[in-house]
Amino acid sequence: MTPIISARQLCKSAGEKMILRGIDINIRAGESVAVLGPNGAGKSTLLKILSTLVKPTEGELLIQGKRVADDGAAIKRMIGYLPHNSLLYDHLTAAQNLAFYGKMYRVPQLRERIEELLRKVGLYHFRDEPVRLFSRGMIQRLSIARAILHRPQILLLDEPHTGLDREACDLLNRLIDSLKAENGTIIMVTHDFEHALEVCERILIVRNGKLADDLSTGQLEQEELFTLYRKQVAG
Ligand SMILES: Nc1ncnc2c1ncn2[C@@H]1O[C@H](COP(=O)(O)OP(=O)(O)OP(=O)(O)O)[C@@H](O)[C@H]1O
Repeated sequence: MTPIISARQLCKSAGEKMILRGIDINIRAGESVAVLGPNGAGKSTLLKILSTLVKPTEGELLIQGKRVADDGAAIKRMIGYLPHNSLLYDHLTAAQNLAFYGKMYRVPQLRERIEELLRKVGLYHFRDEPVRLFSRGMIQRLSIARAILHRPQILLLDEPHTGLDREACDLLNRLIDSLKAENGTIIMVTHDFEHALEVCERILIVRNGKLADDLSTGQLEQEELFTLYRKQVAG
């Protein structure tokens, strides 16, 4: 079966700096994958490239067998991306932000979908407040709504639990579970090894711009996984 994500020899450089140095990955539809690794390893850069927002300097990315250059709009609609920076507009209200992205993704019955999501993430009563007045946790809640607005099949999450309170963490975990139940594909950058094991069936370890390990959580005991993880991440 064609992998939903297939990356060949992805490289990214910025000036003289090589951030990614030839990453190959195949991810099947329905897989949940954690990306772990030390600070500065290239995890967020990899996720940005998979989101199609950033182009690799070299290498090829295929989403469901298609090049982004060939069918960009359809591919973008398949992907939900929750990055570090929120991608929200400060001067727009919560509802206006979702309306902006909803139109871009041509979400059907947009008004109803926005209301449903604002209720889901607990921001319905703040729908007409500008985002510049939001706390970090509220921004993260709205960013989650933005990322799943168009019901993407692939969800890319960059340290998604950062800044969330307990209730919002539970909400996010429930969303991840429901996407998994619908055969959605999840790729999550995290520093939380235990949480990665809870949520994901596969762990990719990125180190110094390369894929240092590709582990299946079902095949190894937690102890063995942790030893491999520590070996790669600590030294
Ligand atoms: N646009 C850029 N220009 C120059 N250097 C960059 C750029 N983007 C990222 N880098 C550098 O590339 C390296 C990898 O960054 P990246 O954010 O992908 O790492 P990361 O593994 O996600 O790190 P962390 O765990 O700290 O979030 C870092 O040294 C970073 O400073």
